[in-house]
Amino acid sequence: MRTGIATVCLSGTLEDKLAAAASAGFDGVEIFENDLVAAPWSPARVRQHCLELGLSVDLYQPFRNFDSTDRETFAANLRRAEHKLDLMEQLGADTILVCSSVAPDAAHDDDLVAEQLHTLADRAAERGLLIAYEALAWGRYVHTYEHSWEIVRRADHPALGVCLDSFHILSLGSDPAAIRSVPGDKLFFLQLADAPRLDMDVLQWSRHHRLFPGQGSFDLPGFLGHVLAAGYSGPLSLEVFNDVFRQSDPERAAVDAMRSLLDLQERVETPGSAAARRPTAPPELPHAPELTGHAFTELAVDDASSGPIADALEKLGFAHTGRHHSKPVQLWQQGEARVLLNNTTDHRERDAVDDPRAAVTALGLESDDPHRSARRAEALLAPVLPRSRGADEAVLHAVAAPDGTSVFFCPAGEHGGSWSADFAPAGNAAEAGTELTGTDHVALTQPFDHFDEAALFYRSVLGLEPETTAEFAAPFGLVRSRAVTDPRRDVRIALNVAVLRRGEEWVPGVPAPQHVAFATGDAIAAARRMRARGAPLLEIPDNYYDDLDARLAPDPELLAAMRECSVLYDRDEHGEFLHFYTEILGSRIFFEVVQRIGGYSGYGTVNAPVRMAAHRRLRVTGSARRPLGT
Ligand SMILES: O=C(O)c1ccc(O)c(O)c1
Ligand SMILES: [Mg+2]
Repeated sequence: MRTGIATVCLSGTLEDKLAAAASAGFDGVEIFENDLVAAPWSPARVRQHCLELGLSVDLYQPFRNFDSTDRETFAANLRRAEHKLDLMEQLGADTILVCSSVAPDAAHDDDLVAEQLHTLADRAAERGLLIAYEALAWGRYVHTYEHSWEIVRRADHPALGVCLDSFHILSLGSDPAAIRSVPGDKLFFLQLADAPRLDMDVLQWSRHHRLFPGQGSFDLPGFLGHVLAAGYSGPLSLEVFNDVFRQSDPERAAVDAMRSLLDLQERVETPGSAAARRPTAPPELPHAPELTGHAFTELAVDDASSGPIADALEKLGFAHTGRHHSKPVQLWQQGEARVLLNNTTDHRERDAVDDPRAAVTALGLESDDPHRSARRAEALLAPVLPRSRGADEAVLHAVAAPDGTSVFFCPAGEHGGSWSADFAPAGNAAEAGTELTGTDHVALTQPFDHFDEAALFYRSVLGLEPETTAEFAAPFGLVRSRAVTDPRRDVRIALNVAVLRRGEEWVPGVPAPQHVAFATGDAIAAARRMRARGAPLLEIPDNYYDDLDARLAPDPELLAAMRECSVLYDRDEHGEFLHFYTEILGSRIFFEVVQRIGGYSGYGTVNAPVRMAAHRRLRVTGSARRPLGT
């Protein structure tokens, strides 16, 4: 289907927005009036420019507060509208969006609104133009799509139809199934937007928090299924008012937007007909292979951090089992948990740094079909990464996630798959401990501007499902957290972001902190053994255990053991969670060890503020210069 994007979704001037929309591959745009008014180009010049960029002008919008109980006001509104119709002829836009009135003088009688829109439709028809009438969720008299359709039905004019906007419909909880009863040729335009579920004023929700499809909580595949079943054949056009996107790089936001439409077309559901489940899927989009586990996590280290991190891994029971054939990369392993320490990155060359630096730079994920994973990523506009490698080394497909982390698609298989053949044996695998069985999750703090983009990236490119978003008050501000996982929960990635500021960047371009969580079958035993080996485990204050006792009343013996070992605890309706942390290593990285009992599906988020305060306390005692933020 044709794709479109409203200029209001993107940051910058009209010129920036059009260039970004075209380069992301959109077929058309909705031109927002304010963008045109502020542009130095005449409408005819804008039309010409769009033509050169290969963009059609699918909609001119919005025209506000058209109908009126006051005859004189109505006459003035009609005159104002005619000016815009004239402008549209120059702009090459054939449809104008008229939204339901929010003014105190709005008509409050279906027949009067219908009559006034009929008059406008006559004027539009004289010019060969169309009017798409949209119910704003906060309209004074008309705020549901059912009501806008009733008025359009009464007006009964061939140049008048409805504009459906998924936000207005789904935010109010209207039943989208009834869209099927609107004749397809009366659906003049479709605006798509997702949003998080927020309990707030609907106008504020709409103007600040809309998201691209797949980033929020609305059922857009179901919604679009109804619209297509009704016979809508116009463009799928995005209209997303979002404070973050409005200030982000427009080229990048446009790619994110296009990815959301490719993903939506793949997911669209046409209920009642299994065969027609994906009528609009772009044929070139290979479906997402299953991901079956974390093959490895790669950390970039420098000369100052590699020692302490290797030492910590050893005390956690990892053995140094491999040395890369051609690069200064070490493989450390325990059970199915694998960590690569890569000392080739150039950030150590940057200006003299006292702090030892380390960062998660790559996730190795096991894919059923790494080639297809890479082709899908490419089709979804993910940046495919070149990989410099020696002659006999495994070909690994990799793409860049929005925070710059490389995601490698590794063949599933014994001993971590073919990539491990790039490593010559080193040390002695038999020296590894037996406490850790694998990697449970990797937690990455995201750049502020790219949190929602990241959720959609992992969802669409990797086929992971985002879980519900949680927010918690951390010692140094509000943190938002959302995990993505596969249906079997073999791969888990936790995305965090500091909501009200941009966070600290200790390695340029990478916000802190990040951590890798390893799985164990017995957290208490693991903590005891690791502590005995001298692992730098994080101390948790007594107050935490007193509160835990009051809240959840764990078995007293278990509580005493957790208190002794600084193991934290959580419980959900499926099971229990025991976990503990290391101190921060190399200024921004730490490790976690987790034990899931039963079907506990969370991440112990309730304990995160306690962990953060403990890390911060160590920073203060360790070095007074270090920045706030963890
Ligand atoms: O917030 C608004 O004013 C506004 C304008 C035009 C739209 O299509 C819309 O959905 C909202
Ligand atoms: Mg709209």
